[in-house]
Amino acid sequence: MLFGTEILTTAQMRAIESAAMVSGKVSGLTLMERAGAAVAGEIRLRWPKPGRATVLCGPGNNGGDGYVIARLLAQAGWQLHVLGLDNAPGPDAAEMKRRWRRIGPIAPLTEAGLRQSPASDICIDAIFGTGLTRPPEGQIAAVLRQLGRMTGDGEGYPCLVAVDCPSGLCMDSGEWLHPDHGEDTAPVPLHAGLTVAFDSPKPGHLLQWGPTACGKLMIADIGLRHWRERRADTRADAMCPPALRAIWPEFPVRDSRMVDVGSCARIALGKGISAGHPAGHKYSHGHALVVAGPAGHGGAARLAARAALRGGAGLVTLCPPAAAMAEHAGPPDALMRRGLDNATQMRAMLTDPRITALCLGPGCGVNRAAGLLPVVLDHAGPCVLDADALTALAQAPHWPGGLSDNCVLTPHAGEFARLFPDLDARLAETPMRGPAFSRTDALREAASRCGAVVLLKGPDTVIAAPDGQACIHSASDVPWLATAGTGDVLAGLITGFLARGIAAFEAAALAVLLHARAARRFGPGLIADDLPEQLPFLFRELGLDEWGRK
Ligand SMILES: NC(=O)C1=CN([C@@H]2O[C@H](COP(=O)(O)OP(=O)(O)OC[C@H]3O[C@@H](n4cnc5c(N)ncnc54)[C@H](OP(=O)(O)O)[C@@H]3O)[C@@H](O)[C@H]2O)[C@@H](O)CC1
Ligand SMILES: Nc1ncnc2c1ncn2[C@@H]1O[C@H](COP(=O)(O)OP(=O)(O)O)[C@@H](O)[C@H]1O
Ligand SMILES: [K+]
Repeated sequence: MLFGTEILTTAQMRAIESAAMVSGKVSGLTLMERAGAAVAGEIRLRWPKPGRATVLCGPGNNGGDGYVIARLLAQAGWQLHVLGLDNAPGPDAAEMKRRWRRIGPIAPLTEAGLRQSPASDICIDAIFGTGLTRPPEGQIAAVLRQLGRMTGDGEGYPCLVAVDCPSGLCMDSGEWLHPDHGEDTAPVPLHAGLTVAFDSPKPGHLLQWGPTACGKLMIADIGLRHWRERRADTRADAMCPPALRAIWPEFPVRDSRMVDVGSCARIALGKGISAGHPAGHKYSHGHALVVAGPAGHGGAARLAARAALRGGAGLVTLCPPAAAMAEHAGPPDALMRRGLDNATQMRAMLTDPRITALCLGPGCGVNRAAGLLPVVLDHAGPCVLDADALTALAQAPHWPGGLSDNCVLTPHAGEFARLFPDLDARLAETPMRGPAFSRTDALREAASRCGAVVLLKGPDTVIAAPDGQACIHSASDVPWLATAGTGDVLAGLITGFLARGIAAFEAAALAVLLHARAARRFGPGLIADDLPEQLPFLFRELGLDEWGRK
């Protein structure tokens, strides 16, 4: 898989951390010192003038990091107010707590203690990190609810800085863990301004509530790279499912893991059928068919077709029913049109070997999609099934069989629920313990069941392949992407890339990346029609004008 930075589950993170410590080359105390120093460093970068900080230290190693941060900020001239628990933490956290005690006092970490804390410029949440497996309870749960109230409406702390993650969030799923009793004990979501996570992002930073809870996410290198990469060499290890990756266009990582998206995309596009083809012509860039629906519903398919063209397919043919052809007379003139009334005609059309990808669903109508679907599946060529084709697929007798791994399904949440009602029901359950069932778990299971690449749309788009590869793309910074027709553009863009010969999983990942980038570049006010028009600029920005040349 080409795109993105590796995401680690909390179990993988723990395994890497303990492999590092078992090696004897680095101690837990050193890792904790580095973790605390990374957070203190990020704080001092943003607030160069020493201010006042409240530090909330929990019962485990996350709390240990909090004591390190308090010590380092105090040494830099900050005024500290530290709240902690009267428990016996592990040896490293206990040592960091002792070191802090030589500098300053620890007030009890209680709801009242938090409410009565002196005013400060930032509050540092070091209560729970990746070790949280059960919902916060009792006094700590009350503290977190109070913290949520103080940070949720902007009237409490000016800025909450989360250490590794906002406390109470399940880092494998991005869900807030709930105790199983009553409304008044339900968690109040935290809204950090800054989260400094260690070594690698975790799924929970990017899924569900993660992005809004984390605010700006920084990934700090704490010297575990050697053990992480060594583990990557021995993928047979049962603890390592195929890599989960994050695709992020503008991710603010200040370490060596920053992935050059441009070169990733160039490699993917270079793998297309145009690559190294000295006498390349339009057919060597692929020919995509986009099926359109009945008169009055043509816009969605036209959006998809335009995106396939802008994505670089050599030819794109729009196929409405013959009676609806007149509706498609307008631009773009580059688009070819051909009437398509029934499955027999489609079967004949697909005997042309120059057709290299197909898009079925946008604006198609469920009946028409259901009629054409068996031909598309028999053909077994690269295809995107979207919108009405997904509704038809969910009702098909062979479902979830009959698909191949060059097929991409692009459901939104509602379509996903129709296709995989049991997985949707599991996602909807109130998460009571970690690791909670996540969107990546659901997508991996979905892709493995149906044998196709599945892409679940949303502010956190998750893509999974039948072999277990998965990636997350977080677009929570471009909410204006949620506007009518943008999904059709995405389906068309994937189709264009498939037509060019890019493998399904990479085509989907590349399209999701460029789709969000296009929205980000255009800004608020975007309508779906604007998205394909951004692509030429994006290709140039990413150095993709060299595409097809290795
Ligand atoms: N990964 C890395 O490389 C490095 C990681 N480091 C840091 O360590 C952090 C992980 O530390 P950690 O495993 O100790 O778990 P942490 O998240 O602190 O706390 C969760 C624990 O609290 C406990 N608990 C107690 N009372 C509870 C209650 N009322 N409600 C709920 N739970 C309660 C509970 O224990 P339980 O009683 O369930 O056994 C649970 O296990 C990590 O995020 C990072 O900050 C760095 O220092 C070094 C490098
Ligand atoms: N809150 C959001 N923030 C960013 N992107 C979003 C958000 N909600 C949806 N999206 C994206 O917008 C697109 C909407 O697609 P879809 O639901 O199929 O709409 P349509 O059918 O109108 O085209 C998807 O690419 C999805 O990932
Ligand atoms: K935390």
